Amino acid sequence: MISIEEAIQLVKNNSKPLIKETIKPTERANGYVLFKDVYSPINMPPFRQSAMDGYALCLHESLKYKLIGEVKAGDSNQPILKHGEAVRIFTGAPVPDSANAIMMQEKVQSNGMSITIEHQISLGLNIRPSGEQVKQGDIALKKGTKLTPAAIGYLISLGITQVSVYKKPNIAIVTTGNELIDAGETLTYGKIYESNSKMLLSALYSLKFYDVTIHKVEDNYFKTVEKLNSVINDNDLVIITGGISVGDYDFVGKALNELKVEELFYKVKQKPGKPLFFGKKERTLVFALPGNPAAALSCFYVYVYIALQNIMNRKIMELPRVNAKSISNFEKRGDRPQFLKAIHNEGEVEILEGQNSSMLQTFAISNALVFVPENISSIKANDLVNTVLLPI
Ligand SMILES: Nc1nc2c(c(=O)[nH]1)N[C@H]1C(S)=C(S)[C@@H](COP(=O)(O)OP(=O)(O)OC[C@H]3O[C@@H](n4cnc5c(N)ncnc54)[C@H](O)[C@@H]3O)O[C@H]1N2
Ligand code: MOO
Repeated sequence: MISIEEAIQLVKNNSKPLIKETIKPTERANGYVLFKDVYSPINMPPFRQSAMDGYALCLHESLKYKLIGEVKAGDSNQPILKHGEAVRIFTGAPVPDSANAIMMQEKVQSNGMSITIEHQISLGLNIRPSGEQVKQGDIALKKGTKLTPAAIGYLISLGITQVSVYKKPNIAIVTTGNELIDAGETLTYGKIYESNSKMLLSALYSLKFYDVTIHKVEDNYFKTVEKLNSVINDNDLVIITGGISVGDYDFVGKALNELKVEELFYKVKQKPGKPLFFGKKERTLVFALPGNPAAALSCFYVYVYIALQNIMNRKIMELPRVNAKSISNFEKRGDRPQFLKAIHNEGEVEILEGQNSSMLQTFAISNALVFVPENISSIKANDLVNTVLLPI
């Protein structure tokens, strides 16, 4: 059995960034990272643009201008102004080449034929030059940029409808167990509703991993080998739950061994999540999480999360941890370091009742995990405790 620190290091060392390109419609690329530099196909703005509702002027020495026309947003007319002439203009409208400044309308008196401006203005005022944001042929965004809603808006404003991005991993979730039935079916004696797959799917979706499939296998050795073989061949990451302990019907470990998945560790000195397996076959990473739902989710946040960050080439791999003041007392039984479901709020943390690894009712209201190291056997109110903040 290895320590939590050793296990985390093994996950960090063995999960590599996925260097695969994929093309995505820009509007669906939020959260992806650019695989290549993106060049702008146009000047942005594409034409000299008015930044104000007002008057476009061909500057001269007097404050008075002759009004010769109008340009609205979307117009394509190009009135030619001589010195001392002005056109009515609106925000976003193309500024005639012969105009060299715009006066906002609040500072202008008009009689319909001519205008008088309040004071002289400088050349270029309130005109957004063509290509001010980016010029045609220049790099609009660099390779490695993580796309955000602002970046999506920017690329679409340049007319870019597709982007080359790093592929996100395709992920298989595999649940094991004869006792599992789908929510919605009638619950019969000895069965339980299968919940781990939907729980992990939700955790993956909230981290913006969408390429996820769900698979089920009964407690049958040959079926387990067959299913795991196919998902390992087809995916970058496989997350199995259940069947990894020592019972006669726990076939996951034996099947992974049969499939020559290299074991990087099996069993971590921690609670929950002792029977945690991590391995790899070629480029595919395999986690076998304990079936107990709270243990599975705790292991997801502490270990699988790191692998996901590393696969996406993100610099910060672990969830943030803070020292928070406990408002609860807690007695640890046994010598395994523990992750405790907790509620963190402004520097204080409440350790919840009901820490059993089969229980989700406390996890359901938690936003943090308090980490209790091996050498600490009790926590008193006001103690500072190491607290993992969950991405929820
Ligand atoms: N003799 C020993 N028995 C056990 C040990 C041990 O060291 N020696 N370790 C215990 C610990 S700790 C854990 S954690 C569990 C892990 O067991 P498995 O990973 O093999 O999980 P299962 O036995 O398949 O299931 C455990 C529990 O979780 C329920 N489950 C499983 N899958 C799902 C699912 N998809 N949705 C909802 N609930 C699920 C399952 O019905 C069981 O109740 O082993 C201990 N035993
Ligand atoms: O490791 Mo198990 O998750 O303690 O119950």
